[in-house]
Amino acid sequence: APAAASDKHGAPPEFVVLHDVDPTIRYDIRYFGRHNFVGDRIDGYRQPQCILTRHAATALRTAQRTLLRQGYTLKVYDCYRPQRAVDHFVRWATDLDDERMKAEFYPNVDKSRLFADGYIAEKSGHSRGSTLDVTLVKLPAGPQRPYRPGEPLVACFAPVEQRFPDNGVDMGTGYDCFDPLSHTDNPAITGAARHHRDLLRTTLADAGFRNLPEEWWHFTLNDEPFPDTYFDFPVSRGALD
Ligand SMILES: C[C@@H](N)C(=O)N[C@H](C)C(=O)O
Ligand SMILES: [Zn+2]
Repeated sequence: APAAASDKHGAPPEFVVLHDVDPTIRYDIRYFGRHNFVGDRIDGYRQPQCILTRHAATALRTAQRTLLRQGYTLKVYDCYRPQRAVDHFVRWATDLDDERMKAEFYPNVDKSRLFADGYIAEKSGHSRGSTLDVTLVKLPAGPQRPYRPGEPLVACFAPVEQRFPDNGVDMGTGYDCFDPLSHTDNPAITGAARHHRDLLRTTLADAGFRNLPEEWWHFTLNDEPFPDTYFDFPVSRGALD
């Protein structure tokens, strides 16, 4: 691995802002805002940016070019995730009384099981810089209304017309829906949602990414440049200077 890999607190020069590599990829960085399973901004997210290693960003650009030809665009929800953000998730998980967002994000899974069942990791591939959470949006893209903190929550596996209106295509569940229905190969997912999951996974596989079986949205670059390093610099353009 490059020498800079040993410096876990600064961003080595191999990291880039995805928008600088491919300005056509959309983003909705959920951990910068409050529409996520915690219900708060997550530690370390100083800007709503997607930061990745250059290897991962250029591989994603290849996938995007394929998808644009088919009338879709990628939309990323999370990219590089600092270790302090993962530590925030771990702290949150120990407070079993805080179930503010359960009704949308994990209605049927016990909060105490979220790590054990593989939905959240204490050492996450996201912190290595070549993992991302992503969906597909059909073009022309519809508007994305903002989440209003405190609004009534609907289960992430409710029919697409009832759940939170993400402008992404129907994947059978919403993003970060911690439920067996999010397992990529769950046979209960059929029709358009099955087609969309398979299109996302096949296109990203062709570009060099592998999917996490528990989550249709989570992908890691096979040939990642920092396979053993968990970074902790903040999500901010300034961290790359
Ligand atoms: C929390 C979810 N978006 C995710 O990325 N889960 C995997 C398992 C991770 O935390 O690395
Ligand atoms: Zn992920």
